[in-house]
Amino acid sequence: MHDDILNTKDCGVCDRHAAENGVSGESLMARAGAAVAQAIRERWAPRETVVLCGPGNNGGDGFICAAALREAGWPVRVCLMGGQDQLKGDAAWAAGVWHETPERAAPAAFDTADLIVDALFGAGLNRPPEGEAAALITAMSGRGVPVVAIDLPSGVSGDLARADGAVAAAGLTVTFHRRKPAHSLEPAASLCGEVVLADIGIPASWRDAVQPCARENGPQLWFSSLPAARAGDHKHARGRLAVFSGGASSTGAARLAARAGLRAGAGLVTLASPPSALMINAVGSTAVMVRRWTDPAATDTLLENLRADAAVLGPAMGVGEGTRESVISAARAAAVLVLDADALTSFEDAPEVLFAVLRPGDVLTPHPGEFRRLFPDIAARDDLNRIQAAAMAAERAGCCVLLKGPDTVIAAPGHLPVINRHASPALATAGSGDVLAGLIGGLAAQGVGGFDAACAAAWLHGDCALRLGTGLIAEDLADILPERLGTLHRTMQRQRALGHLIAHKS
Ligand SMILES: NC(=O)C1=CN([C@@H]2O[C@H](COP(=O)(O)OP(=O)(O)OC[C@H]3O[C@@H](n4cnc5c(N)ncnc54)[C@H](O)[C@@H]3O)[C@@H](O)[C@H]2O)[C@@H](O)CC1
Ligand SMILES: [K+]
Repeated sequence: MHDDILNTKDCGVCDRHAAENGVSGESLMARAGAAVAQAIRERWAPRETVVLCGPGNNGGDGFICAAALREAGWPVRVCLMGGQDQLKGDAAWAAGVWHETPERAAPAAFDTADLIVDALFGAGLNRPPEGEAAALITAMSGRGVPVVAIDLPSGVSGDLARADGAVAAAGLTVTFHRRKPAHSLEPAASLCGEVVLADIGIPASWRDAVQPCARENGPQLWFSSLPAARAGDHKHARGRLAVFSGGASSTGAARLAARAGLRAGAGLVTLASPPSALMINAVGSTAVMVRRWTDPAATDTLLENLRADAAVLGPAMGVGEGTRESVISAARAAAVLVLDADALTSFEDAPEVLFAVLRPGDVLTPHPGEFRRLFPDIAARDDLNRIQAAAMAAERAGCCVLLKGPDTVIAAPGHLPVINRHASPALATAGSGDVLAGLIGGLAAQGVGGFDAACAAAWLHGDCALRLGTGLIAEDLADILPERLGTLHRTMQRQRALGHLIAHKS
């Protein structure tokens, strides 16, 4: 599956695996360079092009790309950082394919370029670019013409997904075999621009050699675990969700979550309301039920009385002892817990108290600030990317952690982490996180496992936002969910039918 993400070391293992199975490095490089030239020709008409090659195999790809563009009639120049006599292995071979002597790279080389191919460093970057390399990258960036990065924009760490020194943002990045973390995680993903993934002929048996480090989110991962409404279902059979409200002046967040839970298909959704909020919630909710909730220490009893399958705690509940007590009590009930916002921040001073009561099916949904409060040591480590940080946090918490962002990461013990990029910047609006918590709760109430519920909810949440576009408000998200779920079901049915047809014909 092409949604797998491999770290750079394992990409290298795949290359060696190819060599051990009769596919030479030269052949991989020939296909890689040709794929870059092809992607360029599909997007631009011939124009003055400068290919900046570095001292390693990324530079080798650059030579092949330059030769392919020249062959297609493009005006191409190649500049090399370092001496040609220092090129080794496949890169030395690729320089031979170019035939001509490359120019010595200098910032002025880009002065007349209308397109720049960045083949300076790829997966082999081992330190932030300085001196000559940094000057070349800055000059590339300053020229103001499209930059096409081979594998990665030079200066971006493929695994850490960031640039600690100079980097030229690319309009297009062509990478090979499988994506690396930098193609999916911010801030690197935005520096890559459009990402094209090219097949360079690595044998399918690469899966015996390495494990992906993550996957891109998509319905194929969780669609089959979604509940299918059956004729004869009654509301109690479709799962019961409880959402806990804040006091009189903080009820909106819980109502948003409750509505989302209902839209996600939970048969019965109850807003547990402190006395001060009871009337407001009752007036503001129709299909959602309202229940009086007075004693944080007896939250478990309320959940048992409601026979709740899942509970959402946190949105606008208030930070402090009351919320802490409610969460600890709730964890004694059978319901799956979805904890967001104040239910997380309330444990800032003693996160281990929270982790001690969580169960594997529970879900935490921190944004980066809340993540820092619960996992300060993990968040402070600059040698981890967001996939590794979320995975480590999930191991420590003993449950699913959904780390929010434009590149939301969902991790849980025993699961390969998932990155959700099916989302829109329009989601940066008040209440959108409450809706996400409600969606997870609504799916969990119907028996979807915590990890699958989090992955599905993140994707559906993003799907609603993409459909609504700029100007969406949180209220809109849940209300468009039935339409988006309908479209998803039809798409998946079509894909399944097509799959059967192909299997039948072959
Ligand atoms: N068989 C393979 O291994 C394949 C590799 N491919 C390409 O090869 C690339 C990886 O090649 P390499 O491992 O040779 O690595 P790179 O070509 O990315 O860079 C390594 C070279 O750059 C130098 N370097 C690293 N960081 C530097 C810095 N900050 N300042 C100055 N010099 C620095 C290193 O000393 C080394 O000489 C991939 O990104 C991809 O483009 C593709 O051709 C596909 C097949
Ligand atoms: K590059």
